[in-house]
Amino acid sequence: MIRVGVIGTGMIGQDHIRRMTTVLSGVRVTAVTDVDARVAAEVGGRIGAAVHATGAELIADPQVDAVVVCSWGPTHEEYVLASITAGKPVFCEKPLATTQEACLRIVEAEVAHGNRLVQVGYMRRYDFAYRQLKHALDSGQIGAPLLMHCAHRNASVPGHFQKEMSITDSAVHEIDMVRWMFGEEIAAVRVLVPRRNRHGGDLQDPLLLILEMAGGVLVDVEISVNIRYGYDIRGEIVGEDGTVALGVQNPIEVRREGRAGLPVPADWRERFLQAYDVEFQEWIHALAGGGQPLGPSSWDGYAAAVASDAGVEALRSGGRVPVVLAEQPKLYVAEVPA
Ligand SMILES: NC(=O)C1=CN([C@@H]2O[C@H](COP(=O)(O)OP(=O)(O)OC[C@H]3O[C@@H](n4cnc5c(N)ncnc54)[C@H](O)[C@@H]3O)[C@@H](O)[C@H]2O)C=CC1
Ligand SMILES: O=C1[C@@H](O)[C@H](O)[C@@H](O)[C@H](O)[C@H]1O
Repeated sequence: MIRVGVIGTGMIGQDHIRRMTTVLSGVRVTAVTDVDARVAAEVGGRIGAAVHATGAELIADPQVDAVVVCSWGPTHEEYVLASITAGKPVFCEKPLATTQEACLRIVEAEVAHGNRLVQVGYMRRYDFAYRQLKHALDSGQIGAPLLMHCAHRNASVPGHFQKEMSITDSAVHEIDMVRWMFGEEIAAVRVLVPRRNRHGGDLQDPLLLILEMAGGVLVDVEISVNIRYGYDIRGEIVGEDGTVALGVQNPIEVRREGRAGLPVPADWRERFLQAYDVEFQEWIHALAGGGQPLGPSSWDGYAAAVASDAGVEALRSGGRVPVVLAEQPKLYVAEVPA
């Protein structure tokens, strides 16, 4: 039984606590903390977990074998580094940290520790449909890939959402996904800025990213964060011999008043429900018996941060921005990006 402490009991923290408490096996949430002490007490009380005043206290708790970080991005570096110092495995929600320099500090700390402790929450690698897409590609069903078309549409975003966040918070999932899908790095990023959606107020929405893969595949990613009708994630790969696309995800079709319709998920919790379950179950399974995490590593978190920084720079300059990574430490060589 892996005893987990959760830092940050907001939206995704509570969702991960629910799955670790009511869905998955081999895990128990023994401690929680949040800067909002009221929400931490409420969540901890509901599941009978210890409620700590700080993340540092939670990481030091002997009843915590592994840490799950679900607090805001700027706090991730501190908690991931403290977990590495304590020698405890840490699952960190994306982004690994909010700057590439901070991600590199985490990589260096983990390398100094000597074995993998960190996994980053890039859950699309665990989604059944994305795994099927990758299988179709890897088994040669559509021949050599040439292009990929992606759309990442959120119904709405909170008022504090800035245009850069369409890249650093949302497109970063496609950035990680394409590295994994094509098994190679992103070489350069461009960002095109279309007419502004009036539903987004002053926010520049949508954006169109062009990711150049190292082997020449071009990926376009539409990021819309005020699409209103629901949460819609699309992907289609064009190959020399055919195409393969994510299919319709809905388990039901509703027929009424002369129409047949497919419900659209409200948000990421619904669309990626099973992906998060598999992601956490595989993480727990890997840790059981003292093993290392096998999912997206701190190197993947760093590489995603460098590409997303390049996207932010491309948005600012309007130009093509190359993605330049540091030398990859041996600790990660065998697994990037499998
Ligand atoms: N993998 C995925 O699909 C998703 C990942 N995320 C990521 O999860 C993280 C949290 O996002 P949400 O749950 O949507 O945000 P949220 O705002 O609902 O929850 C974050 C919680 O962290 C707490 N917090 C902030 N600073 C803290 C600190 N220093 N120590 C302890 N607690 C602190 C806040 O009080 C809040 O309760 C973000 O990094 C976000 O990018 C969020 C949604 C989906
Ligand atoms: O990570 C997530 C959110 O933080 C982000 O804001 C959304 O755009 C993503 O779709 C979701 O998966």
